[in-house]
Amino acid sequence: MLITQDLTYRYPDSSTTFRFPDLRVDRAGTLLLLGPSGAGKSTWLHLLAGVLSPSGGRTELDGVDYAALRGSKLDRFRGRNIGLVFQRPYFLEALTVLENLAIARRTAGLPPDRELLQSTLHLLGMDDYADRHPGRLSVGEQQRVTIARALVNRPQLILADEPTSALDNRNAARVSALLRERASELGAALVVVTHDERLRGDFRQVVDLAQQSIHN
Ligand SMILES: Nc1ncnc2c1ncn2[C@@H]1O[C@H](COP(=O)(O)OP(=O)(O)OP(=O)(O)O)[C@@H](O)[C@H]1O
Repeated sequence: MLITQDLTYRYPDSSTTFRFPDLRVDRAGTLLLLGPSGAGKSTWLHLLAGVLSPSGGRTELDGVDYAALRGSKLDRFRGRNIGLVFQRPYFLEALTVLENLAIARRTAGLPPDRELLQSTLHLLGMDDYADRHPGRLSVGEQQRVTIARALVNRPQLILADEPTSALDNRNAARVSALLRERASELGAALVVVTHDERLRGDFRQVVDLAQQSIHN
């Protein structure tokens, strides 16, 4: 379960402090954070991902206040418990799809498990892509590889930043369904931040930043 409490953030040299609404997402729960450009969505996601340290408040996953972790402890916690899907896929281009997935396990300090990698690709309908190079795949295919990589460590929390904005309706619906199905199977909490209104109906909880003022 993901819980945030009194989460605030101020960028260095900025006079603006973001005050984020408290969140609670159960295991297998889904939350959509909607908002226009500049509303603070990426800032929020980076706090939830532990990429930014909050100025105040807590981010707690299954009882661990990971906002309080630092350095290699935080890296390991993140690698094992949080799966990240970014808007623009980034891969190590010299490596194949399967090798890119293997790196995600190694970074988290987990042992190699080729079978798990292959079954993850299978779940995303990507059996034939293991030995391909990500740079030669379509945007939609790359997005599915990104999702596969976010899932390989069987995280408790899946965070996605604008996962569908660059996709046409068909692929956007597919990516949304894949994220929700896989999160549900893992019993993971799923949080998506986006300005993509097409996703509004797909999620159990919706927080719309256009409806509230979070900075002062
Ligand atoms: N490193 C930074 N230093 C200072 N201010 C920043 C920094 N990064 C973002 N901001 C400011 O914080 C506000 C929120 O930015 P953020 O990227 O979180 O918004 P967003 O909702 O994700 O927007 P978009 O959809 O355009 O990515 C913006 O006004 C932005 O200028």
